[in-house]
Amino acid sequence: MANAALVSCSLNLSSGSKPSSHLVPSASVSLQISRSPFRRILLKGDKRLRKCRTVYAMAVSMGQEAGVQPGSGSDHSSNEAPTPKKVMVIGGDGYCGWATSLHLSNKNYEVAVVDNLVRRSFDHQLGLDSLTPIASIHNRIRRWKSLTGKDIGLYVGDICDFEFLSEAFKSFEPDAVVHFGEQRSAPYSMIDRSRAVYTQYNNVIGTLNALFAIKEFGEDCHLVKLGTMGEYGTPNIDIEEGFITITHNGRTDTLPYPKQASSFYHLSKVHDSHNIAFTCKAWGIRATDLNQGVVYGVKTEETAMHEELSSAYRLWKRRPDPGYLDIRDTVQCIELAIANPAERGEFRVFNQFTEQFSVNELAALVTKAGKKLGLNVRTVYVPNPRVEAEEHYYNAKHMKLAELGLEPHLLSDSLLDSLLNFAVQYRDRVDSRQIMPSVSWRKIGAKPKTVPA
Ligand SMILES: O=c1ccn([C@@H]2O[C@H](COP(=O)(O)OP(=O)(O)O[C@H]3O[C@H](CS(=O)(=O)O)[C@@H](O)[C@H](O)[C@H]3O)[C@@H](O)[C@H]2O)c(=O)[nH]1
Repeated sequence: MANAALVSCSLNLSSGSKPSSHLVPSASVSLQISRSPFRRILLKGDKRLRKCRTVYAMAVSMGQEAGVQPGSGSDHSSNEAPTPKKVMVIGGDGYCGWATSLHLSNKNYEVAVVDNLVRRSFDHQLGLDSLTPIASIHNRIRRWKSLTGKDIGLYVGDICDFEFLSEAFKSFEPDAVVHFGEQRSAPYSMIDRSRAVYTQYNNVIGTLNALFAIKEFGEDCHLVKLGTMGEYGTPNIDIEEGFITITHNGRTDTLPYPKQASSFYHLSKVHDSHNIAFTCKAWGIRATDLNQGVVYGVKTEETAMHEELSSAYRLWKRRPDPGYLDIRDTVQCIELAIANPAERGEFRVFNQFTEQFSVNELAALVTKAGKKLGLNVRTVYVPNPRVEAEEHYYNAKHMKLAELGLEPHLLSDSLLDSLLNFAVQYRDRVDSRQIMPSVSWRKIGAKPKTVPA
């Protein structure tokens, strides 16, 4: 089997607190869709999923009175998008979502977080924690209000529960919805059948519900959906931004770029993209699919304001697609997409990354930076648990966000130093058992996998 390079140093840097394996999937699988084939699968095979399901739909108002006035509303007869003012951030308690919520609030958008907090529940179930301490969502929002005077709304609930999502939509009336709220770990989706089913059910149904909510309650609302560069796979030709023009047997057409995803998680995003593209065509939905690269970094202008506003820590996670970006660019890209909405019926695709690195290049960079800080750093080679070509061509276009004005923060020595310094600061919180890959793409089976304490 091919080998992949990983960097480890005396601190055993972890890529965060992702549920890399084990235990009960989550507490959020909704069984309310009575005729769904997914329901049949769950009822037949997944008693544990049924048992642990808790749909907790609780809308918490945290001082909306001081917020910006609602957006100008929707002119349904026009193709012109209303100036977006109110943004719903689904998955707004997560790594990218929290930083984005703060950034948009700072830019005077009225923001509401929608999240079922399942990411925190994964961590509790698996005995994991973030390297950097993370405050509760309630404390985060209160701290933001006390520092800036700005309100962020909060709706705690599961978007697979359409009733919950409808109520959140009707009460907040968003002009734009940013959707981060998915199970986003490829290794997690490859542990066993139940995790694969959970990932695809949860992600596909959640996105479908968001599309139906827009159609029913705010048809001018712009969907900004987080996809991943992993949807494209690693073709032996240049990767375009969503579409490719092909001449075949003398005829020419511009078609969706082929998708060759390499995990059940990445495939869930491909299915989402197809559903979104179809509803843009059929219902006139406005949508932007952001195929994001690997995000790294801890600090944005806003999260750096107080330790209770801190994001999770992420150096890098291993992925076959070598596009990377700083968390400060993630929040900038989302803002650019919202401020320049898609037309009615338009399905836009932006490739959201700023630099490309191979794993070996990253290993060399981290090794060099660690040595500079006096750390004992080694590069070790471990078997690659994924099924992928070790050497392959990769050249992906990423112009559209730059054209809208993205000013990238590129990886520099000083940024690497600061990331490593974070790890040094929180060295006592490092759980070295979580570093090595523990899920094999080839060994996934139907038998549920459990994990010792
Ligand atoms: O059904 C769900 C699943 C998740 N969540 C919430 O969504 C948030 C996801 O946050 P995260 O920290 O697990 O994920 P994050 O790293 O922010 O990943 C985000 O950014 C990814 C791009 S990338 O960084 O992996 O390239 C996207 O693919 C993911 O969909 C998107 O959640 C969490 O608060 C979680 O509780 C829900 O509300 N409902």
